[in-house]
Amino acid sequence: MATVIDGKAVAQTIRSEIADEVRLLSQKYGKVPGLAVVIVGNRKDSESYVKTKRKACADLGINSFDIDLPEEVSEAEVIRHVHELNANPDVHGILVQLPLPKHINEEKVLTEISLAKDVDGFHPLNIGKLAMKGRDPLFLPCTPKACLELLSRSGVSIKGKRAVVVGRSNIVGLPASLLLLKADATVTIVHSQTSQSDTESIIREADIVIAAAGQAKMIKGSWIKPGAAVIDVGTNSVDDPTRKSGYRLVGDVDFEEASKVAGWITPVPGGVGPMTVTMLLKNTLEGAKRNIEQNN
Ligand SMILES: NC(=O)C1=CN([C@@H]2O[C@H](COP(=O)(O)OP(=O)(O)OC[C@H]3O[C@@H](n4cnc5c(N)ncnc54)[C@H](OP(=O)(O)O)[C@@H]3O)[C@@H](O)[C@H]2O)C=CC1
Ligand SMILES: Nc1nc(=O)c2c([nH]1)NC[C@@H]1CN(c3ccc(C(=O)N[C@@H](CCC(=O)O)C(=O)O)cc3)C=[N+]21
Repeated sequence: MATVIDGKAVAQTIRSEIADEVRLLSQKYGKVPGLAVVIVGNRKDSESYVKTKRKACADLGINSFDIDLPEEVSEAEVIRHVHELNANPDVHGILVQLPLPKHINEEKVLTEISLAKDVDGFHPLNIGKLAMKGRDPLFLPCTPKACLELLSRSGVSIKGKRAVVVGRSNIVGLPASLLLLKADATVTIVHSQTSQSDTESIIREADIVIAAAGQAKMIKGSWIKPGAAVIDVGTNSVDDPTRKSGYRLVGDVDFEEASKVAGWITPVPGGVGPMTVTMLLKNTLEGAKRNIEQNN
């Protein structure tokens, strides 16, 4: 049976370390880190993630700045808010919740975020640096960073291992594969245009699987190499009439099957999700430390 990686517990440990550092910063400089979250429209999932982030900030003594904009807001107006946050000395991190409505060009908005405040690591220049040998972005994207942190805290080494990333999105799959590559894994990426038989056979050979396709339980236990480390990023809501809410969250991996074969596996919920939020808080703390120490 696989070791189940308790993301929630690891996240709690790191959060208490962050809270200590926030206190120190506040004692030494009389300043606390600030995170601004820009949310456009009222997608239910986005609202729920943003609520989680705001609560986590409050728990750790990090200031949060909420910019809630209506669905019809113009691109120029969103950018105006980003500029205002860039100029605000109390804001050390800026997160623009994705996806944005179709009439707004995401890349244009993300490009306007000050590099020093890009705690999501989504600015094209930060992604470019992530892709370059010998260069490092100021901030690593939170979800991929969460995946690697869970591997390292579980004692799973990456160097020389065969890793597969399922999915190639800008926010998870692509940066996760770049991070694994930088950590010296041999990386294969599979996506929606990969044939089913290739997807299965490539996953079967992988020592490390990062699943980020957004397809409930698509990865079967029989595809997992015995002893492999399986990091399940997928957060898919499926109907569940036995729940009060009427739904429950499942990953991209069939947990019941895969946990019988894998060496390590993360659950959904309680795996990558809480760690993603923690990495965001950690990036905000780092941004604040750099900024505050520079100005004192
Ligand atoms: N726990 C966390 O912290 C986070 C969880 N998530 C979750 O992770 C999942 C992925 O998110 P995100 O990257 O934003 O999603 P996207 O929909 O942007 O990307 C999904 C990717 O998976 C690929 N894909 C789709 N179907 C298949 C398939 N059958 N086989 C292989 N690849 C496939 C797509 O290929 P193509 O490029 O060809 O379209 C695409 O690259 C979602 O469930 C999301 O909710 C996301 C962010 C953070
Ligand atoms: N600019 C931007 N940055 C992001 O980091 C970003 C984004 N946009 N858009 C959407 C995705 C999704 N995402 C999640 C964060 C936390 C959980 C999380 O905490 N999940 C809990 C469950 C939460 C619940 O119960 O609803 C868990 O897995 O245990 C999930 C998903 C960040 N994203």
